[in-house]
Amino acid sequence: MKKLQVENLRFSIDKKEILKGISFDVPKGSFIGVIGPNGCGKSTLLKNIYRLHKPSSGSIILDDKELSKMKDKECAKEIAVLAQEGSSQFDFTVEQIVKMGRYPYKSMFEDYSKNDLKMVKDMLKKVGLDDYSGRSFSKLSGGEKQRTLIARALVQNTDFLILDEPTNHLDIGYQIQLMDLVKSLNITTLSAIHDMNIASMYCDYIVVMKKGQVIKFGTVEEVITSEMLKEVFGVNAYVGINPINKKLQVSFMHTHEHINGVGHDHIHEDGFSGEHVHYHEHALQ
Ligand SMILES: Nc1ncnc2c1ncn2[C@@H]1O[C@H](COP(=O)(O)OP(=O)(O)OP(=O)(O)O)[C@@H](O)[C@H]1O
Repeated sequence: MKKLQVENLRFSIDKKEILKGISFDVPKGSFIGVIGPNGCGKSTLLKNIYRLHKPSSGSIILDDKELSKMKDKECAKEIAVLAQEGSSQFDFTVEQIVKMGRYPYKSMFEDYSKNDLKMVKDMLKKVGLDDYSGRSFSKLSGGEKQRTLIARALVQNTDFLILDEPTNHLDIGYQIQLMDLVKSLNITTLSAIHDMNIASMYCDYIVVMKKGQVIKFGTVEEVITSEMLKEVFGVNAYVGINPINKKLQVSFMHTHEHINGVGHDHIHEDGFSGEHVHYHEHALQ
């Protein structure tokens, strides 16, 4: 069953077309990663889906409803967003920020219920910020801010989650903790991800973007290949399997790698594998 359908989505700013006819489906309950080089349009795609931008053409359908026709509050009950951090003129405490996630469920002037406050408290604990509720958001570290914002998105209690580089600023321990937490909720998730190993561990499907277009869509195994990493990011990589969890793992290499130290047994950027001599002394070291 489809949770989200993006069909021929186009989006331009100042006459420059940034999204050039994007189409893909998000199956219900799946975790979809969006990968691609800087500036390829990942955030712009997500912003069109969470309605910060209005598509120039095409359609975005959530649960058989045209997204553009939904009211703001109705939409906030359906989609929670962890955006890339923007600056705010106002300062709030951590608890105030997380409580904002409950706003779609409140009518005007209605105060937060005991249940709202318990959800906020429990979520702060889950993201390791239980002692931070009274702290000023603006004075937190990048990682603490990111954990506050994911807590706000999660108390919104939606069936669909959009994450724009969720592991930004997080140390590896919190990266795994945040991704485990999101994954454990089993809600449909669409996430821009830079780290290929994180994408491999958590994604059911991956959308690969390049220059405003989707150039590949498929499972981790179908998509994360050394050919794709070369074509899309211009890097050499070894793609193997972690023997313990059987997940695909990526390890990057210089453009010119020597397998056995020096001499002729090494990898070339262009795939050349014949014997030859290095005249450049530096290349032999
Ligand atoms: N408000 C804007 N005005 C003008 N150009 C914009 C605007 N927002 C994005 N762009 C341009 O659109 C392109 C796509 O940007 P976007 O932020 O979507 O890329 P991204 O894939 O998320 O990149 P990154 O990996 O660096 O976060 C870039 O060339 C960017 O400069």
